[in-house]
Amino acid sequence: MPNALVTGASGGIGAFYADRLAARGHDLVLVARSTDKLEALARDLRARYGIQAEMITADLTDPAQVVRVVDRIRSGTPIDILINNAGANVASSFAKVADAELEALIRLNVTAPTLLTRAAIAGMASRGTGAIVNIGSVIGLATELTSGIYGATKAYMLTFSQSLAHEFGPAGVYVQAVLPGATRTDIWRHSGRNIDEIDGLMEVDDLVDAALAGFDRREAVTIPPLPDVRQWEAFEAARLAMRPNFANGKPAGRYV
Ligand SMILES: NC(=O)C1=CN([C@@H]2O[C@H](COP(=O)(O)OP(=O)(O)OC[C@H]3O[C@@H](n4cnc5c(N)ncnc54)[C@H](OP(=O)(O)O)[C@@H]3O)[C@@H](O)[C@H]2O)C=CC1
Ligand SMILES: CC(=O)[C@H](N)C(=O)O
Repeated sequence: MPNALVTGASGGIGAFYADRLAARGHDLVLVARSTDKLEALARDLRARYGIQAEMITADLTDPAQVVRVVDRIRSGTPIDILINNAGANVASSFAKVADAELEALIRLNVTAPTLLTRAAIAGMASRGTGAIVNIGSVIGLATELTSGIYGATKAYMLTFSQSLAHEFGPAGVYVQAVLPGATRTDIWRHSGRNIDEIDGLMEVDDLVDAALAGFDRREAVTIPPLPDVRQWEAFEAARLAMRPNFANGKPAGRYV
């Protein structure tokens, strides 16, 4: 059974991914900062599902600690499924947030998944099989719904996934972007929001089970809360319809 590495496995969406993948028989590498929570989860999953569970305590905003995870991906038992889930938002508005907090958010939400993917994908391509799952957000499509760069980091997870799928799909690597809507996890408290004020919250087990249904269907983009998939398909079709019109040697008529 393929091995899976889940970042942000100590709670929220990542812990449910770990549970569901263990139930499917996958051995796991669990990554987060909270060693005690990872240990408790690993013990529980080993006992309930008889799988192997390694842990890496790492703060993915710290480049040196990201390297430790990269080294594990490159040198241990091959990772066949990478779930880039760890992520956060900030509590302050864009005008007030400290530069260091913004940089840390970009390192966690963008740089770490990029580097972990690069470490994993070459092996997957050479084995002709593997899967990368990138957890974005509907906010990546509706950036006006929140302040600051969170939406932009999540838009990256979508376009990064599409680019990887184009490049590595032919080599047998499946890439899925998952775009959750508001989901009942601690991310809201961590980013200074009162969860009781959030409308339309999805329960985390429903979110992860829907994302895995999309995974099993090999969907490129899975948007669990979107009732009518034709809306996403129309959006993609409109994007692709523009593509032939980008290769013009001169400005469009409206600019001259
Ligand atoms: N909940 C929601 O409404 C939505 C969430 N998402 C996305 O889902 C993903 C998971 O979020 P969710 O489960 O809700 O959030 P939680 O805050 O519940 O969990 C975040 C996980 O990431 C880990 N993490 C946070 N910071 C770091 C860090 N610096 N280094 C390593 N690990 C870290 C946390 O563990 P630890 O603290 O132990 O490090 C925890 O395991 C995120 O990418 C988020 O953007 C997308 C749309 C909606
Ligand atoms: C805005 C948020 O912080 C939320 N996690 C989301 O992606 O919807």
